[in-house]
Amino acid sequence: MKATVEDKVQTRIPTKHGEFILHYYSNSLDDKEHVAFVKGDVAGKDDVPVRIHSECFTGDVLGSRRCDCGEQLDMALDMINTAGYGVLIYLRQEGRGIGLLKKLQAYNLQDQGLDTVDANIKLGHLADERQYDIAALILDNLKVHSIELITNNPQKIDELTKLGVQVNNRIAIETRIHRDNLDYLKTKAERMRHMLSVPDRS
Ligand SMILES: Nc1nc2c(ncn2[C@@H]2O[C@H](COP(=O)(O)OP(=O)(O)OP(=O)(O)O)[C@@H](O)[C@H]2O)c(=O)[nH]1
Ligand SMILES: [Zn+2]
Repeated sequence: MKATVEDKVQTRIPTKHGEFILHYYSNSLDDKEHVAFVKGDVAGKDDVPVRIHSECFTGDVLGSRRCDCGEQLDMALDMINTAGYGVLIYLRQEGRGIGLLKKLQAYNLQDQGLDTVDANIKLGHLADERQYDIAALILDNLKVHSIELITNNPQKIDELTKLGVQVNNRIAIETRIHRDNLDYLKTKAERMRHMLSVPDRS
């Protein structure tokens, strides 16, 4: 059966990054609360700036410096606000799809010396278990014609393209590098092919 999403409610949210319309989606694939944060008129438009952000409770809400998620969320909303139109899809796939409990266990393994990829594998998971079907369906529901994807992750572009999303361009989203995220970003560049310029650890 073909997967579906349904736009259940739309509401106006003024933020420090400007005003957006929040769309709440239900879907036929899982019971998570996926949402889209939409700026301006995107229906029928080409080259719409789009950020597909995966939930990171520690980074997005607590301001953790172990990862770049919180800062990327702020930067993406600023970029979309400045462009005057665009979409941020917030997918509830915490911890690259392994969930919060496993991500926190992975952090403890990282503190014992494993990197972000090997910690996931040690816990019996893939390095990245995310899926983008729901994001593709949401973009289709919003009638977005083609996008410029705000990401450093080439795999995200490949997966969306396979799902029929027309990605015309990539917009880089590089955050500040500091002591707490250097190894993490380095591993993303070296082992997950993220397009990041990270200095050597030395
Ligand atoms: N399993 C695991 N998940 C993590 C870790 N650090 C961040 N995450 C999760 O990773 C997801 C964000 O993915 P990232 O790899 O940071 O970035 P991305 O979305 O692939 O790429 P960008 O579009 O460039 O940001 C969120 O769901 C975070 O909760 C970690 O060390 N282990
Ligand atoms: Zn994070």
